[in-house]
This record gives sequence, C-alpha cells and structure tokens, in this order.
Amino acid sequence: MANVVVIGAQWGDEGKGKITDLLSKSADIVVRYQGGVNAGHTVVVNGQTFKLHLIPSGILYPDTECIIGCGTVIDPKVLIQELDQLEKLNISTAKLMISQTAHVTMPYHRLIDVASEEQRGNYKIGTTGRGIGPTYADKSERTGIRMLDLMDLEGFQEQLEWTINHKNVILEKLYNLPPLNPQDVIDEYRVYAERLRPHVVDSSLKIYDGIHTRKNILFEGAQGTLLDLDHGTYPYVTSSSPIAGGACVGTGVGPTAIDRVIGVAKAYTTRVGEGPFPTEMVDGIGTVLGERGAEFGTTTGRKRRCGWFDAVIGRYAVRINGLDCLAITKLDVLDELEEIKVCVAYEIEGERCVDFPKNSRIFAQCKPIYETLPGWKQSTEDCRNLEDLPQQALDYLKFLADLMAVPIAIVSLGAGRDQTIIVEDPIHGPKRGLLSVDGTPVAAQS
Ligand SMILES: Nc1nc2c(ncn2[C@@H]2O[C@H](COP(=O)(O)OP(=O)(O)OP(=O)(O)O)[C@@H](O)[C@H]2O)c(=O)[nH]1
Ligand SMILES: O=P(O)(O)OC[C@H]1O[C@@H](n2cnc3c(O)ncnc32)[C@H](O)[C@@H]1O
Ligand SMILES: N[C@@H](CC(=O)O)C(=O)O
Ligand SMILES: [Mg+2]
Repeated sequence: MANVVVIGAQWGDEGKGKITDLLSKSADIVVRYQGGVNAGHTVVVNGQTFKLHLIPSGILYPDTECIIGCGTVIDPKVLIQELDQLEKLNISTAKLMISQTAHVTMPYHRLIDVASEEQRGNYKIGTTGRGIGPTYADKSERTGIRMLDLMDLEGFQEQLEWTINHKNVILEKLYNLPPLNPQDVIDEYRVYAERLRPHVVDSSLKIYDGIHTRKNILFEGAQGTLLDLDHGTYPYVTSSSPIAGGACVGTGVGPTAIDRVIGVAKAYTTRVGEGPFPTEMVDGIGTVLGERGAEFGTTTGRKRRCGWFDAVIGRYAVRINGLDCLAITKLDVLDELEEIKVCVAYEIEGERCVDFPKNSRIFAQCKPIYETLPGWKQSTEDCRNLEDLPQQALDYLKFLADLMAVPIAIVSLGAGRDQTIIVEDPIHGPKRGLLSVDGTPVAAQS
C-alpha cells in the first residue's frame, strides 16, 4: 500500500491527467487537492478523449473513489456540466465526493478576474478568467462561501445578500460593471446545491479512514511547480499550491502519511499565460513543438508557448517537491528533430547560475546555456519497452535523469493510456527522499 502524490514539474499541462489515469489502476482513492476549473486534464482511453477540469482523473475506473479536496475551489456550474458529460458517456460518478470545506466560485469571482486582468493592461497575469484568484482571495480574506454554506440554504441567502452587496460596490465603482441581483444568484446556486448535495462529505475524514484501512491513495496535482503561489514565478502564478506539500494542506492529511512523490515533466517545456520563460522559442522549433504537441489550452484553447527542456527548473522541482522519480511525457513530439537542446544553466549578468532565481525580473533576464544532443529522427510512438527506443532517445532520457539526479520511472510516447513505457514501478520503487549515509536510496518499505 502506498499514498502517492503526482505533481507537475514545470508550468502545468505536463500530462498529469494521463499519468494519474494510468496509476489509478492501482489506486482505491484519487484526490484533487488544489486549483479549480482552470485545470484541464486530458485522458485518452481507447481513442476516446475525456477533458476533466475538477473531477479527479481516476473517475474512469468504476471502483475507484474520487474526492475533490478542501484545497480546491469549486465552480458548481462547470462541475455539473462535467458530471453530465461523464454520465452521458456511461461513466459512473456515484463515487465522487466533494469536500464540504472547499470554497465556491461565484459569478462575481469570474467577473472580477476578467475585469482586473483588463485593468492590469501590460501587467496582466494571463489568467484563465475562471475566477480562481478572486475565489482564493475571498478565502484568505474570510469572506468566501464554502460548500457547507451552499448546502445550508437559509444561511446561504443571508450570507450572499451581504456578500453581493459588498461585491457590487467593487463591480460598479472599480470596474464600471453593472451590479448583480442577489436573488438571481441565490436562485441559480440553489439549483446547483441540490444537484451536488449527495456528493458533499467531510473529505479529510474519508481520506483518514482510507489511510487506516490501508487503501492506496493518489493525490493529483493540477498546474505545476513554477505556477505555485509561494514557490513559482510570482506574480505570474496561480493562487494555490500545486507542489507536493499542497497535497497535505489541500486534503487535511498529515505529511507522515505520504509515501512517495512523482513529478511529471514534458520532454520539452510549455507555458500558457504571461511571465518569463527562458527557453521559449517564439517561432521555428517552438512552432514545430506546438504543432506536433497540439499545444493548445485544454480549458481556454489558448496557444501554449513552447521551448526546450529546462533542467534548472527541473532540478528546482525535484528539490521543492522532494521527488522520488519522474514521468517524462511527450517524448514522441521530439521524434523528427535533427538535434535537441537542453538548458543546463543560466547566464545572469555574465555569471553562470545553476539555481532558479526567485525574482521574476531577474528570471526574465536569464539566458539559457544549452547542451545539444543528437535527435533520433524516427517514430517512438509504438515503443513499449526501453529496448525499443532508439539509442539517441535513451541517451536523451539518461541525460535528463543525470541532470536532475532523479530516476525516470515512466516514459510517455503518445496521449493513449497504452502509449507508455514503465521503467520501474513508480509506486513501490525505492524512496529517494530517504538516502543511506553512502547516498544510495533506502529500499521501499512494504
Ligand atoms: N503526443 C503526446 N501527447 C501526450 C502525451 N501525454 C499526454 N499527452 C497530451 O498532452 C496534453 C497534456 O495536457 P493536459 O491534459 O492539459 O495536462 P495536465 O498536466 O493534465 O494539465 P493541467 O493540470 O491543466 O496542468 C493532453 O492533450 C494529453 O492528451 C504524450 O506522451 N505524447
Ligand atoms: O489560475 P489562473 O489565475 O486562472 O491563472 C494564473 C496563471 O496560471 C496559468 N494556469 C492556470 N491553470 C493552468 C493549467 O491548468 N495549466 C497551465 N497553466 C495554467 C494561467 O495560464 C496563468 O498563467
Ligand atoms: N488548463 C489550461 C490552461 C488553459 O487552458 O489556458 C491548459 O490546459 O492549457
Ligand atoms: Mg492542462
């Protein structure tokens, strides 16, 4: 039995949806711990594509319980659309549970997100416009509405009348927008409350029970390490904690219950939204990667920015998340390239730097220092074992693993569940966080 966290090691969209779905085969419970409908997790099974925003990527397994944890923010309208879509495809959602203390995204959150981005002009973040930042801001400001408030219709009416009148001042005076009618919002959200009521639970208790009955629990991150509010490229970040530590805060599980952390990274890098990105290539190979990798946002459809693999942020992700192993995705996207570059360090004001600088203005000035490796110029899509890979592809993977000092447990070569090489058991393999005095990993405990 093992409790495993799956995180994004870059700026999101690394393919966590695919990897979580794959690992869910051996999980009893899959939990989302942060973010909201900004996330877009794509799972492809037998040629059918599922795009999940809030529902954990374990939902395609009928016996797996799925929990939307307290660290997430819930837009009930989008969640209900997602439930409807899955049910239409005969995927059962009966085992979906929603934390009663997760915060609810309201119409004013979406309006404020979009209006504030407009007002920021050149200083915009490039958000998904889904109201994520304003929902988390209300949570911190202690004016948020939680799922349990939505379930208590009388209290909800009272709380919302006050809140909407307060938000209307902001909408009208700061953003020059028409006010919201409290009763319209109350009527709309009452319908959502009834639809979601059967799913709302004390989720930290459910997870605790799962741990005590020795169930396998997967914690599914959304976005990525460099979008983390505390550890990412602030202010160009999301408003939650996508890093592994966020799994404890966003579910109410103590850190001693976590056995292993898996980082998911693309074989190159993408970023969607504003903010510095040292290895970005706006045209040429950047365009090739974008086209071959179909790099368009799963949520907004925005074009993702593309660049070479950046081992400086890779090493940073290993450190910040305490990674035990990596899943490298989208290796197939590099199949046709003559040569492949990897950023091994940055040059900042003439100095070589191997650590991620926390100041976004300095990060924006970093010039990547590259090493160039030969490409393999053949398809890897049908490879199912390491031995099937061309030597240059193996060398590329080894180069990445050595640079980041962490082993690669999974290699993904296509969107499909089966287009995967399992190099070592990512769940029961050695726990790298624990090293013997001689630096070798301590064997996994059963
Ligand atoms: N070609 C190729 N596509 C892949 C591979 N693995 C995943 N994909 C696709 O790559 C995209 C990954 O993006 P997302 O589904 O947004 O990734 P995510 O990490 O779940 O998303 P966020 O939580 O929103 O950050 C999806 O379209 C996947 O179907 C792979 O190995 N090769
Ligand atoms: O989270 P918001 O405030 O909408 O956007 C902030 C910042 O984060 C980027 N982002 C948000 N969700 C995702 C995601 O699921 N994958 C990749 N990037 C994401 C967004 O583009 C902004 O840059
Ligand atoms: N979740 C997102 C962000 C977006 O859609 O803009 C993505 O998949 O790229
Ligand atoms: Mg995505």
